[in-house]
Amino acid sequence: MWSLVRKGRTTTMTCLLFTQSLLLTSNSLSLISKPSLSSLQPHHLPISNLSSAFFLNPIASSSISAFCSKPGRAESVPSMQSPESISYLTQREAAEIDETLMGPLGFSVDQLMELAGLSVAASIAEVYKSSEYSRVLAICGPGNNGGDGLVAARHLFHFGYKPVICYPKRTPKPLYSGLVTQLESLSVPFISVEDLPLDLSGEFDIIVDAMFGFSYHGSPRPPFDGLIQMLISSRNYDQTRHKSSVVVSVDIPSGWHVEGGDVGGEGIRPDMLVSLTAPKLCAKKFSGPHHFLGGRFVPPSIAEKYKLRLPSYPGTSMCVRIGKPQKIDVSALRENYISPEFLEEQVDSNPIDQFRKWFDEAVTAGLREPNAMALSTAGKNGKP
Ligand SMILES: NC(=O)C1=CN([C@@H]2O[C@H](COP(=O)(O)OP(=O)(O)OC[C@H]3O[C@@H](n4cnc5c(N)ncnc54)[C@H](O)[C@@H]3O)[C@@H](O)[C@H]2O)[C@@H](O)CC1
Ligand SMILES: [K+]
Repeated sequence: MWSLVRKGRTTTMTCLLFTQSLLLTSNSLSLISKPSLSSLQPHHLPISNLSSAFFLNPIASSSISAFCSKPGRAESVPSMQSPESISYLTQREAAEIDETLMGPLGFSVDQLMELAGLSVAASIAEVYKSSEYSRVLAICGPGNNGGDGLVAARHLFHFGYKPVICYPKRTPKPLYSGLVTQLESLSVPFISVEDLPLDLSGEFDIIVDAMFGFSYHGSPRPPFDGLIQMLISSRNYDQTRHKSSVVVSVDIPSGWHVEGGDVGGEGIRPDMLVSLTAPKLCAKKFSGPHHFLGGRFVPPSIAEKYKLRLPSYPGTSMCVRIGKPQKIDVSALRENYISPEFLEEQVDSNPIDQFRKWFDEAVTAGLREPNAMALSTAGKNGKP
C-alpha cells in the first residue's frame, strides 16, 4: 500500500506493503491530508494485525525483494502428522524393505535413488529458498546414501542452487560414475576434503550430509570421521555468527547409531532430516526444526506387511513434513523501513503513469504476484 501524505510544501510518501498487495489510497493517487495510520484503518486491518506489514521505500526495489525472501520460510507442503503416531524402522527392517523393493517388487536401485534424491532436493527447497541459501555443499559417502546426495545435488542445481560436491570415496560402479558425469556436465564443482575451507559456514549456506544411511555401523573411518567433526565444530564455532550454514541429513544423521541415535551426545545436530521410505528409529531422537519424509514409492503391500503408519503425501509432492513446523515468532518477521521525505513534484502528475512506475518496480523486484493489489480511494478532505 502506498499513500502520499501532504505535509506543508512537501509530500511524504509512506509505503506499506502486505502480502504482496498494493493499495492505493487517494481520490486520484492517494493524496490525503493526515498521515495517520488510523485514517487508513477503515480500509485495512489495524497495523498491529498486519503480521507481515512493512514500511518500505517504494523506490528501492531491493527492499521489496528483501521482503520476498524471508529466510527459513517454508510451508507449501502441509502435513502435520504427529511424530508419535508414525512408524519407525529398525536397521533390519530398513534393509529388508530395500531388498524386497529391489527383488520381488521389481525396482532398480537407480530408480529408487532418483526418487530419494529428488525428495531430498524438494524438502530442502520447501524450507530453504535458493534466493537466500544458494551455496550448497553435498558431502557424499561411499554407499547409496552418498548416491542420494549426488542425485539431490543435481536436482538442486536445476532448482537454482549452486551445489559443490565432496565425494572422497568414489564407488567405481556405472550408477555412481554416471551420477558424477551428470554433475560434471552441469559444471558442478567437486572439491577434495583437503581443499574444504575450515570455516564451512563462510562458504556454504546448506551442507547436505549424505555420508551414511541405514547400513552404517561402528565408528566412522577416515576421511568421514574428520568430515563429521568438521560439521560438529563448524556448528559450535558458528553459534556466535549471524548466519551459519544449515545441515540437512539424508535418511540418518551420519555417525548416529541407526536405532539408538546420537548415543554419545557429541554427534552432528542437523537442522533438517529427510527420512526416506520410512523414518528409522534414530529419527525419534531428532530434535531439529524440520523433519521430512521422502521416497514416495512405498507400495501398499510393503506398508501392510510392516504395518507402516506414515503421513500421506499431499497432492503430487515428493515430500511431506513430519510433525509441526517450529512456531514462528511473528513479531520477529516484522521489519521497519524508513521512508524518506520527497517533494510532491517528484510524483508523476498522471496517477496511472506513477502507478505504472511502481508496478514496474514491483515486477523487477521479483514479487511473486505483482499484480495482486487492493485499491481504495479518499475524498478531497482526505477521508476514505
Ligand atoms: N528403500 C531403500 O532402501 C532406499 C535406500 N536409499 C538409500 O540407501 C541408503 C542405504 O544405502 P547403503 O545400504 O548403500 O548404505 P549406506 O549408504 O548407509 O552406507 C554404506 C557404505 O558405508 C560404509 N560404512 C559403513 N559403516 C562405516 C563406518 N563406520 N565408517 C566408514 N564407512 C562405513 C560401507 O562400507 C558402505 O560403503 C539409505 O539410507 C538411503 O539413503 C535410497 O537410495 C533409495 C531407497
Ligand atoms: K546421512
